[in-house]
Amino acid sequence: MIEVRDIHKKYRRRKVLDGVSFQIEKGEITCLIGTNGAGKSTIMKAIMGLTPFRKGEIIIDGQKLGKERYEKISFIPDHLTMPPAMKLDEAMVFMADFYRSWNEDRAKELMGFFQLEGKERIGNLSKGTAAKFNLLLGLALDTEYVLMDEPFSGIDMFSRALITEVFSSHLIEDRGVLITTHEIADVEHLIDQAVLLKNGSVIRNFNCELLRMEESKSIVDVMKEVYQA
Ligand SMILES: Nc1ncnc2c1ncn2[C@@H]1O[C@H](COP(=O)(O)OP(=O)(O)OP(=O)(O)O)[C@@H](O)[C@H]1O
Repeated sequence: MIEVRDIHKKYRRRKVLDGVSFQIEKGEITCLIGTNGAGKSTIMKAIMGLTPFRKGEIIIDGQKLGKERYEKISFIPDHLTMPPAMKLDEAMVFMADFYRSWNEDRAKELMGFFQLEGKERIGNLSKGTAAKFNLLLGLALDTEYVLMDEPFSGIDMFSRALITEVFSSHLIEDRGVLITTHEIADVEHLIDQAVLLKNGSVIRNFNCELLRMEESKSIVDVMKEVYQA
């Protein structure tokens, strides 16, 4: 389990996170929801140790981890960070050299699943194809947790359906997943837990199945209550 405990973060004088707490469980998909600028990406960076915070702690499977967290968690940012001149095959060799947790078989499986060509250059990929390759680079790591920042951004409906398929496949099974997305309708049926942010704090945190059964509400219904109030 990843425990985000009472995180406070300021960028200069601006308070972005004001005591954020929630948990990411293994075998579940947790969705971080908030309007633009709510602090979703900042929370992911805090979990990865990529941005400092003033107060609070991140506990991963009962421990405060340093760089070892990269072997436990893969972070898929909202854009590809590999050099544009690199071919996809070369980027995968780079990943294999850099990460002990790189799983070559899984990478090949995903290349086939997303119908990607190893000889293509990163700089020549369309936005949607780049998003698929970005996802591949994160999912081919044998990590217990995966954080995905906006995996559907700028992606057509067919590619979106393909990416959604990944969420319910063995590629995700048993891992703890945290995603941010503005395309809730696409993933609503896959999400176990929703964490809604407002004014730097968690304003609602609920189990989606229970919400459906006990209150007959969807995540979008709750979002309307919270953000249009
Ligand atoms: N490096 C930075 N320096 C200063 N301010 C920053 C920095 N990074 C983010 N911010 C500010 O922190 C706030 C939260 O940003 P963040 O990117 O975490 O939001 P988000 O919820 O991911 O937004 P979006 O839905 O638009 O992606 C925003 O007001 C943003 O302008």
